Amino acid sequence: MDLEAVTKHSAFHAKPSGLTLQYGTAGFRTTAAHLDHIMFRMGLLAVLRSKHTRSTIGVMVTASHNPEEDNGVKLIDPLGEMLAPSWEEHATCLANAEEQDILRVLTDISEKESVDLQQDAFIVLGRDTRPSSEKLSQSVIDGVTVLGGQFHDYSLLTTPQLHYMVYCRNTGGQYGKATIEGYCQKLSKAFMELIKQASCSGDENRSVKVDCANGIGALKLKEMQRYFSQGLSLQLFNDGTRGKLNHLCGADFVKTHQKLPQGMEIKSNERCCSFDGDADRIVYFYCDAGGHLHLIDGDKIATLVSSFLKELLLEVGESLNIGVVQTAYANGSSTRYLEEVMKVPVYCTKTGVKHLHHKAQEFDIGVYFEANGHGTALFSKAVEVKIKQLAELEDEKGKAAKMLANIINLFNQAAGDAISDMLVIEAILVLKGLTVQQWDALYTDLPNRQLKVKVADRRVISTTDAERQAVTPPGLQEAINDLVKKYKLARAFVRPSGTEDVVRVYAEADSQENADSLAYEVSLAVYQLAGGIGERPQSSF
Ligand SMILES: CC(=O)N[C@H]1[C@@H](OP(=O)(O)O)O[C@H](CO)[C@@H](O)[C@@H]1O
Ligand SMILES: [Mg+2]
Repeated sequence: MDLEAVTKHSAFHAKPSGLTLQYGTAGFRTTAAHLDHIMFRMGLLAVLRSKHTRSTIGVMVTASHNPEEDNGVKLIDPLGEMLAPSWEEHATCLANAEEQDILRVLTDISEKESVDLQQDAFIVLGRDTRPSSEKLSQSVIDGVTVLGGQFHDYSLLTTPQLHYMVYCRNTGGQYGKATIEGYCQKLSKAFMELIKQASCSGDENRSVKVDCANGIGALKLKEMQRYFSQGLSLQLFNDGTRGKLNHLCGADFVKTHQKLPQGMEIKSNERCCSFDGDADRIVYFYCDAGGHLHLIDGDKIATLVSSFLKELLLEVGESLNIGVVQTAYANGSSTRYLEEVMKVPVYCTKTGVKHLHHKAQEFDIGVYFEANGHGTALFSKAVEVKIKQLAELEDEKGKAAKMLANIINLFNQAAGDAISDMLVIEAILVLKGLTVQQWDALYTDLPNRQLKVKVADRRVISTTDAERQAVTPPGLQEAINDLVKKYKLARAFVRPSGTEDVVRVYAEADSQENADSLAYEVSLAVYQLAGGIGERPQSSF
């Protein structure tokens, strides 16, 4: 380590004094103006992580669905997964070190993790379309080079595309080619082969309207469209040429506000979907003849995917175990449907995709989706090998195995990916001859409401049972239990957000009015028992 150079360059990226940030659910995220030092330091840390794992490490500059003025950064581990928890702690330590302590913290991390400093380091970078992203990724590069790391800057990429690149590079190209072309080819080939297998093509002119949240998804879909245009035509909206990123549009907006995105012309019953700002989430929706929005969220995507996979497994005749992983935000109707009708085991983990991803890896086939539309399906290596063998057969079994093999190739195995998920969903709808309305009708969501409450210190709330029960502050869980008892089919929980300085409240009940009212009452309980600040929660949304 050229300590002098590190000190010198670090001074160009000085930390605003008093600012402390934490590596949260999705890395660091805050207003872009406060992130320069974080970027430089994450460049440094990525080099240490790369030396430690002797692998390529990814650094993605994005704040996903958050406002355009924000930004963020996260590190991607060797197999395209989220950074290991012990290194999240190192990231937080390094981010908050005062200027004079930087070298000591770097040395501490290297010693604690026995990093061989002589080892080569290679970093790949990607960024979203935010105005601040280009300059911030230059600061990451500054950190990488000052520690002697080599790098490749992919510049504009969706978050899951960078996860894909990292995975490809660390598996010697076995997973695919680590280029945009490689990504487009791999996914489109699998998609085109899948829809070729459809017995009835159903809707002849297959098209879907995509709300791109004015983000990177628009650029990447435009780039990719020609690869699969014979199988699916896309109409892109909110493509960034006019509107602001994530403003009144995008998957997060549609899901949390349960409203149609602006900037889209929609006729009744047309199949539409929304990506979020970095294209790792997707939700579907349509408007019925009465102008009523029907939201098809991550839970319904997981249901469609897992029922399709279960059917294919039956045809293939393999008894492989399949599991669905959700979080506490999963709609109660979806869990009931999966367990009672589909007879698929369902598991609940803490919020944040790393928890779901990790759990899904325990199964031969693990399907995971957060209700907000982030998810994918994971297939164990053994399953992949077995299915590829069976796909060689020239009978019905072989046909089903071929479908499965293509589905395996179409799903991004490194991270939830809006483009890949969209292609999977479109293929399943063709193969099963389903309309979006029939898909939606699988079960009816329980009405629900999500709210945020501001408190002085959200850490006063601690939870257990995959965040479904509050342990502290005392009395809060009892208060929630009493409120829930007043309503039918009701459920409610609270947890501190990992990405915003708020406490999130979730409630569901037999009617929208009751879900709203329960959410409001729980918000009041949080405000009173967990140190609410500012205006008291309001009963109208
Ligand atoms: C209720 C909700 O949607 N929470 C989101 C949000 O986390 P919070 O910890 O709730 O702020 O951002 C995460 C990162 O994008 C995502 O994984 C998660 O699902
Ligand atoms: Mg995102």
